[in-house]
Amino acid sequence: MIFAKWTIVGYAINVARAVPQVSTTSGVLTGAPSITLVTSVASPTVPLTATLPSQVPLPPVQAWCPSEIFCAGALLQTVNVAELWSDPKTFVDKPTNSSSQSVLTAFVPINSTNTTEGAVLDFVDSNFRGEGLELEAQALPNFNANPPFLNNVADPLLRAFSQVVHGYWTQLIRGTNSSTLCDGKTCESTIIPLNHTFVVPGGRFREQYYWDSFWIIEGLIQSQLFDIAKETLENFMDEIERFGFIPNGGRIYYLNRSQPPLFIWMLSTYVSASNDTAILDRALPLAERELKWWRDNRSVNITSPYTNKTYTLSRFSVTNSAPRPESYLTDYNTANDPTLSTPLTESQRAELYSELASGAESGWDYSTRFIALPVDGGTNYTAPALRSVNVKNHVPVDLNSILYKANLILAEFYRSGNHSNSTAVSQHEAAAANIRAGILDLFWDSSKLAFYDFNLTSNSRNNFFSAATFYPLWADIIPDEVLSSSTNAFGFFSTINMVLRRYNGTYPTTFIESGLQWDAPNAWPPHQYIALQALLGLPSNISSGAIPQPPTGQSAYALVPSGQLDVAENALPGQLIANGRNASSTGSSADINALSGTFVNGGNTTADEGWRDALARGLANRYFTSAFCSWYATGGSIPNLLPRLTNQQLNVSQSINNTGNMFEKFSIRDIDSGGRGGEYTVQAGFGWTNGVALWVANTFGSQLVAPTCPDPLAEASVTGSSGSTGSGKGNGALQLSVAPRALVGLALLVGLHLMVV
Ligand SMILES: OC[C@H]1O[C@H](O[C@H]2O[C@H](CO)[C@@H](O)[C@H](O)[C@H]2O)[C@H](O)[C@@H](O)[C@@H]1O
Repeated sequence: MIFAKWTIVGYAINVARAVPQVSTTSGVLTGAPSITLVTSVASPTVPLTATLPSQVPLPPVQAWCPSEIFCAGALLQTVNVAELWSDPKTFVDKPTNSSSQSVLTAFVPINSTNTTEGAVLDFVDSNFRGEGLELEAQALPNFNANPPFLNNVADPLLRAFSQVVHGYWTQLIRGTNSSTLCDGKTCESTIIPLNHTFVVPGGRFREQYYWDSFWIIEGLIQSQLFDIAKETLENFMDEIERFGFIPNGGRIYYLNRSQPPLFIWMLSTYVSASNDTAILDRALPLAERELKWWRDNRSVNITSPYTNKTYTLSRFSVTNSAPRPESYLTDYNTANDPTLSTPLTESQRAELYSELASGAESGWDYSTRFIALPVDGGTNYTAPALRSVNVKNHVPVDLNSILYKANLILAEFYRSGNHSNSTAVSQHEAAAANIRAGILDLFWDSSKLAFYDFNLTSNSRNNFFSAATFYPLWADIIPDEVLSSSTNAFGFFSTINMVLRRYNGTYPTTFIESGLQWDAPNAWPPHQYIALQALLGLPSNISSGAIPQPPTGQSAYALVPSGQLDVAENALPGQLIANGRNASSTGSSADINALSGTFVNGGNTTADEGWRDALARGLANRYFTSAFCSWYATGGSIPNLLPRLTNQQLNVSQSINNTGNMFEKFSIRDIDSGGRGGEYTVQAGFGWTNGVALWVANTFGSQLVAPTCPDPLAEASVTGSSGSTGSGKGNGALQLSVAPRALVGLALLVGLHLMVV
């Protein structure tokens, strides 16, 4: 048994860098803050003398990603199977320390079947530098420590917390480091150099991201950092000029795909807030070019099985036949799963890689939403396997809602002023009208009162319910059935009411628990914002009554229109209560947070409040509570207002050395933890979390009430957690396990054996 020697032996790879210190004047940050660069966590645990596991044949070279170091090829595959780090993104974010050619020359002796772990480690140590070194922190000379929106927050503790969050921009501002800029002669890097300052999400996400920037700009506007919002847009414009589209993120391994196209929306947010219409001279032609890219590369004509009308709609669909470089080993293991009785063929593997990249383009990487088998319409889910991810055959309601509104925004820009152009107005209005009609025909189910994706394989609407249902209303498409009846309108939003009553945490992406990060229990900041905006867009004449009450003996689940969720009440995610038990899964006692007429921790009611405003108040408070309590549980404190938890309490989330995390995602059932699952551990920072928090602070400030956060020690005694990663608390979230490499190797051996036989 050759794999018996794979025993637990740790080794560390340390990359540290001297960083500039923060200088302050009257408490206002003026100097460039430090960036924590040591993110390389050595993967467990093989002896340095061990030879690498055998590898499957290399995928084809990808024309869109020609680097022989960082894109699909022998070097990337070899470094990945060596598993030097738990996160495959670490390697592709490391610039080389010499020319590409000399690195490739150094790789020649490594590229053999009996290469050892130690040889790969030495090769990487000698030829690569710290991840993210091509970027540097930037100062914010115009930073105002007291932006006016803070006055909207009535509660003193939450006002102070909002100011802390506002201050986090100073930690997330980056520019390209011109002194380490790689040119292929001195070094090579995956960074796409940007000419302007930008905001990164944080953690492993060291570069500018496309759709994250929408919520980042929402926050920057509250913080009056208009210049940074503008620079973010300038970077996107440069990218459209250079590539014809906006890539997923600012690295070359993202160049085969985009992300939900919110550039025109961001432009509109920025212009409305700043009145800087001069930007439109450059932006409008580039916005046109971006829309054309989506039309040329992502659109599909669909004839409705319901009305026989034909629409031009769009989907996420990426040309790709290799593992994603930033998730190389994850995709490699998915495609070469040793438990498969019949290994995938080369063309099946290529198709899977294309689907995985398309999932990343959707921004929802990954969700059971896109894993539904072609004809099942969303029912009978088995444990989802990324191998059956099926993004390209879904025409998604969120993407098309975004493109609808993008056309309307452009039409509005062309209606008057310097850019007045009646032909362009008509063209964009016509495009928007076609998309709107398609959305209402193909995605809207008037009996279930929800929007669903359209499945091209089954040529029918899916049944899978998700937070995507809120996107059309966010984009100002309100179906007649909703507009004409308060009962229907409440039915559309009834899952928000259900979540507020039944769960401790905030609104999830789906109600299916799969281990994928865009499924339950995770609740993502963009969706809280979108659901809130959808609620706020509802006319008050259909939303002014009180929140309906469930029939006696039943829970708020009974108020959800029949079939909307496609999940039985007793199959919903559980909510842990005292003594390590879940709350009742059915009946009135399932609503553990219900009060008479409203819900626990819902904040300050407003005069004559109808159900729309009550739900919005509740959701806004739930989101703010999640952000605040998870930050507090991981070491957050505010001088003279909020003392830090004790070390014993902080130890529950392994946060003794921490000062409070703003997590990238939260949980439906926990208000003091980050989310979990997916292919990387939960990240902190975090661009869109902060952006949504600042927007909520500004919009709902008078209704926000400081929560009583749970005591981590009391919680740990309930869940049995002792600071281990198993609790999903703090940084210690669960990771989807990848196929152990010993098993991949074993499968290869079995395959080889069969070939020989
Ligand atoms: O490395 C794995 C994937 O990570 C990114 O996706 C996640 O983070 C992004 C940044 O916050 C976010 O925009 C996305 O919605 C998240 O799922 C990246 O965008 C993927 O392309 C990448 O493969």
